Parts: sequence; C-alpha cells; structure tokens
Amino acid sequence: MPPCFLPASMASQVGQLPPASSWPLPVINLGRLSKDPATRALAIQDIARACREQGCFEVVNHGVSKSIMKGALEAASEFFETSPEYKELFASTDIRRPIRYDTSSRDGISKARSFLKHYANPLEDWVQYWPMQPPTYRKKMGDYAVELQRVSMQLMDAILQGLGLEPLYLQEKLENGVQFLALNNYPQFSHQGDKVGLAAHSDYGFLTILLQSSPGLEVMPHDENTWTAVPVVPGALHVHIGDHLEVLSNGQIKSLVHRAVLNPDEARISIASIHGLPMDEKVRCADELVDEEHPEMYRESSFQDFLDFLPSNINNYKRFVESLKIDRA
Ligand SMILES: O=C(O)CCC(=O)C(=O)O
Ligand SMILES: [Fe+2]
Repeated sequence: MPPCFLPASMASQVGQLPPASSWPLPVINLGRLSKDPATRALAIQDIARACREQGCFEVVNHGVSKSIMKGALEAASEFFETSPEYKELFASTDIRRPIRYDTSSRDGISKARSFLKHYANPLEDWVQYWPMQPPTYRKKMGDYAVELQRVSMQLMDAILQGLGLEPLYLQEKLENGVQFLALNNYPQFSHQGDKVGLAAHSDYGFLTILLQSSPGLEVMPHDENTWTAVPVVPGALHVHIGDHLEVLSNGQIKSLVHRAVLNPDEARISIASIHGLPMDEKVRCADELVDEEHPEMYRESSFQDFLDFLPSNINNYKRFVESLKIDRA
C-alpha cells in the first residue's frame, strides 16, 4: 500500500494563517515495518522520502493505544491546572535541572506558553523528579514515555536504514539515549494579542514525536517559504527531523523549522518527545556518508554542547545546527 497524503485543504484548519501551500503531508503506516521484508523495504523507502522531501510526516498504526495518548494529554493538562504555588516548585531558569517549569520567554522563542520539561529515558532514573500532582501524572506520563521511546527506536532504525546505514546502527546508544519531554501549554488566541505561542525554531535531537490536543503546530517544509498548519490526524503522532539527524546524515536530511500558533477556539496542549544520543555522546557525520564529493559539513557536538550553546540564544535566536556548519567557502 503506498503512503497516503492528506489533502492540502486539511492543512489550513487553524485561523489567521497565510494561505496553505499545496504541501502534501505523508501519513505512514508503521505496522508495515514489521511485515514481510518487501513490505518493510517499501515502508523504509516511504519514510526516507518523507524525511528528504518534507522533513516530517504523520505515523499511524504505531502501537501506542488511544488511552495512553489520551492519558498523557490529561496528565499534562491537569498538571498545568494545579496551583501556581505547586507549579512554582518546579520553576527554574537553570537549564541543567532534571525538571523545569517556566512561563516566560527566557529561551528566546517562547511568546505565550508555559512549559514543563523533563527527561524520561530510562524512566527509573528520572521519574523520581516528576510531579506528584495530579496523582496519576507519573503513571500516565510514564506509560506514554516508554511507548514513545519504543516508537522512536523503530523510526530511527528505519530512517538510518533509509540513509543506507547498517541495520542496528547506533542501536545500543539510542536505547540509552536522551528522551526529553516538553509539555507545552498555550492560551486560547485572543484577537488583541500575538498569534504565535512559540516562535520559529528547530529541535536539537534526532527526532521529535509530537502529540497535540488541537491544531496549532505549523511547519516550514523544505524549500518553501510559507508556514503550513499540521492538522490533528486522529490517532496519529507527528514526527519531525531535528538538528542532530541533519548532522548524522551529513545534510542528506534537514531538520525542520516549526512553530506553534495559538488556537482561536481553545487553549492547547502539546507534548514533544525529543530523542537523541546519551548526553555526553558526540554526534558526528556518519563516516559512511562522507567522501570526496560529500565532505563533512558539520562539526561534532553532544547534548551537553547544545546546553552550553543555549544561553547565547536568549536575545538573538539562532538554530543550533547553523552553529555547527563548517564554512567551506
Ligand atoms: O506546540 C507545538 O506544537 C510545538 C512544540 C515544540 O515545537 C517544542 O516543544 O519544541
Ligand atoms: Fe520544537
């Protein structure tokens, strides 16, 4: 079965937007990865094409149950509904804390959002830092995080094979890799204010897998200069490429610029699960993808290097990947 594409008309559900482009959003059936070798090879091809051409896609049949997805959104929204005093217990501007709540624009890109960010893999190392309010938070978010770590492993395996790398390439490091959950809470759009909740950026890791309670995510597909709204496809998870996969692929696939706009109908929650290598592990262009015609395009860097880079971004946002490009002029 070929990948299906969502019609462009579905890509303009959020109000106050410039006209949607004729960009098709690939929807990939992940179940095809565990079928016979021929079906799996076709699925890998579809994922590879989506990564190269769009930088993002939706996945369905990913095995994460509707109740686990719903549970994660409920846990996030109930956390944001706890008292200001409780949320303040997690407030910090120290980006190295294992959990951090914030409301203002100290990262250079938040316009109107509050967020809770914490690590999740391996769960037993991090869950002790997570909120105990609502009482179901740890169970619901933990179930979701474990499932997303599994999906990210499947996706990375397919993406790396699509790049021509060996099966199981980096597998062990990915299993022990960083999983960073960003829970975002945006107010409803009010016609006086700015419509952007989170300004244009790309994510640092290999992959981001995003769950949104209602539309608001916009992406800038490669080679286009327009924002395109990502609709909420029932049961689907949205996947996009981060800076470190651009580096690993030596620029064969590019990280995706995206932003969040405020929803005119309701307050909105999104949960971004960002997946990468362990914190101190350097990501460099894969040797297999570097040759005379394709010299190394990016410097190596780790998640720790990304954290060191962040403070320079506060007054003048720059994408991490831009800071890694080797100038060959
Ligand atoms: O809220 C969204 O849709 C996007 C969130 C996001 O880009 C992020 O957390 O990095
Ligand atoms: Fe993001």
